[in-house]
Amino acid sequence: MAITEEAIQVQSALLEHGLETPMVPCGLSSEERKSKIEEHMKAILSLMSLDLTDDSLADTPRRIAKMYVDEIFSGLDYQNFPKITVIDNKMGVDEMVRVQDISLTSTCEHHLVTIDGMATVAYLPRKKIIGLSKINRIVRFFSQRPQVQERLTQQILVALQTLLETKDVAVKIDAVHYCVKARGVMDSTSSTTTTALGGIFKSNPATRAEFLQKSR
Ligand SMILES: Nc1nc2c(ncn2[C@@H]2O[C@H](COP(=O)(O)OP(=O)(O)OP(=O)(O)O)[C@@H](O)[C@H]2O)c(=O)[nH]1
Ligand SMILES: [Zn+2]
Repeated sequence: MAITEEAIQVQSALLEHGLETPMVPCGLSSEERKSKIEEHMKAILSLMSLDLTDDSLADTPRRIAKMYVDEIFSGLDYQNFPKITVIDNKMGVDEMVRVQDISLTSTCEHHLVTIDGMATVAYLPRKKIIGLSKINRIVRFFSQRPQVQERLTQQILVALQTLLETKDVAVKIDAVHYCVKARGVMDSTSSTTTTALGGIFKSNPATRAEFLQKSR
């Protein structure tokens, strides 16, 4: 599977901004990676005294390997970057486009447990307009990586700025971290909000306020 031109542009922009997820390519195919991860998961689960001959547990190492490579960490591979539909803004739309309550599930890179949240994304159309579902898909792509919420927020911002050829993009994420809720400090009520504001969303208080205000 080839990496699209859009994915290459987004990756270069993230590297340029120092916002790329720290990665060292391992040079293996996804099937090779799954086989190796499966073997390592067997060792980990055995070290936790689990009986991998039990019929319920027997396939768990393979399931985890598939889940990591094909699902929850699939966003580490730019071959999985969504197909993007961007069109020229021929109709001259110049008011804010804002998508709220985008459901987001990611994984905390410190403990590899769930981050459960919602994103709101907005932009002011300039030269380009993007297919709405592509905004959700970009949120999902970067969520499917081990993350810290701040970096996830910034990666979505820079990806959209690059694809839309404008700085006028804003991203907000509200999320519950299971590393805070289900272990460690065990706080079951707190949530974290992060915002990344570009262009006019940063410089103009009215635009910022319009973005941050929740509708409905
Ligand atoms: N800034 C930021 N911190 C995060 C995020 N997710 C988890 N963390 C924090 O990363 C920190 C890791 O701290 P450590 O002291 O190394 O880990 P720990 O001993 O397990 O910490 P506790 O969670 O306090 O038990 C913790 O404070 C986490 O709450 C995130 O998205 N952004
Ligand atoms: Zn954590």
